[in-house]
Amino acid sequence: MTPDLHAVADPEGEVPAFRMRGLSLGYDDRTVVREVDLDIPHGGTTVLIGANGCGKTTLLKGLSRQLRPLAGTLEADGRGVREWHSRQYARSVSLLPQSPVVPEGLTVAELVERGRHPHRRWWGAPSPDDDAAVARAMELTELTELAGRPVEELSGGQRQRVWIALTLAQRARTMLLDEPTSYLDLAHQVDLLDMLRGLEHPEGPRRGRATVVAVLHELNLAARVADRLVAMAAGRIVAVGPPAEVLTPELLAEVFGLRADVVPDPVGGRPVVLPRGRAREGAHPAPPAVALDPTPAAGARPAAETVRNLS
Ligand SMILES: Nc1ncnc2c1ncn2[C@@H]1O[C@H](COP(=O)(O)OP(=O)(O)OP(=O)(O)O)[C@@H](O)[C@H]1O
Repeated sequence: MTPDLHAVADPEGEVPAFRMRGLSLGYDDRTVVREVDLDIPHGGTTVLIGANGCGKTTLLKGLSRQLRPLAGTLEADGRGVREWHSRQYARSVSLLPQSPVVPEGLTVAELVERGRHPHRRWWGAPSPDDDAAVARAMELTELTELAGRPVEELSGGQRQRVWIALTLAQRARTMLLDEPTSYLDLAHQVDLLDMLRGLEHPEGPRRGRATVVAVLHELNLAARVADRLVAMAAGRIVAVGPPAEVLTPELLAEVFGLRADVVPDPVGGRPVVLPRGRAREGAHPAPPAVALDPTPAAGARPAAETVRNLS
């Protein structure tokens, strides 16, 4: 499947939020993301999907300037990412990393307030704008009641909401979110993704919607929230477009090695993925039995017999 760059080109020919041409990224001498040509337009939600280890996080690290391009070009708002002053870039682009480390001894409000650092002079006290941004971010993530609690005492899902609040408080026009739904229960996942879908540009609604680039593993939630999906495999882009065009059984087999049916959601028509098994296997009415000890003890029933009895 060839990438359809036109599917992500800005409709009015505006400068995109990110423009990648021949972009390769990696670690030391190891190339992970390979020769990516992709425009991510301003406004709306772009979701990166792909199997474990295919390079989604590495691509986000490139967009957030944590990794330098090994080859090719990467522009943000029409300027090479290395041409930006780091403080200016932090005001424009925020990142929610995959597994952030919680600093010790901070309350929820204190950690969320760190999202304001790119906007503050280092010696200055928080301004009324900072306070308002922190309060609004905690409100949107239902953390107001927990504002004074030490972060290390919170549950995994509550902590994840604190990191999301910090990212929101930064009020960047582009948010990069690496698996933002981790640790969240299903209701909070839906709340978060619906909030992101409706999020306005930080300078107000006349500028349209904020730009969100997220990595999500749950394909049905990705289909629900995404304006466009970007599917990756082995460091390359293999498909780009609206969820109904990208999420096909053929793509799921190619990208995930998954055999799946895809049906339209009766409400709204977005695609719903129904996994059936691994693409390389034949049709299994039930998953095969799995022995933890592959050499059964004398007298124990062999795994194969268990499988037959199950079927
Ligand atoms: N700091 C690092 N140093 C060396 N290799 C790395 C580093 N981080 C990631 N990699 C490698 O780069 C490849 C892509 O990793 P990456 O985290 O981008 O994948 P991913 O698509 O986000 O995966 P997942 O869905 O599991 O989070 C993997 O093979 C991984 O081992």
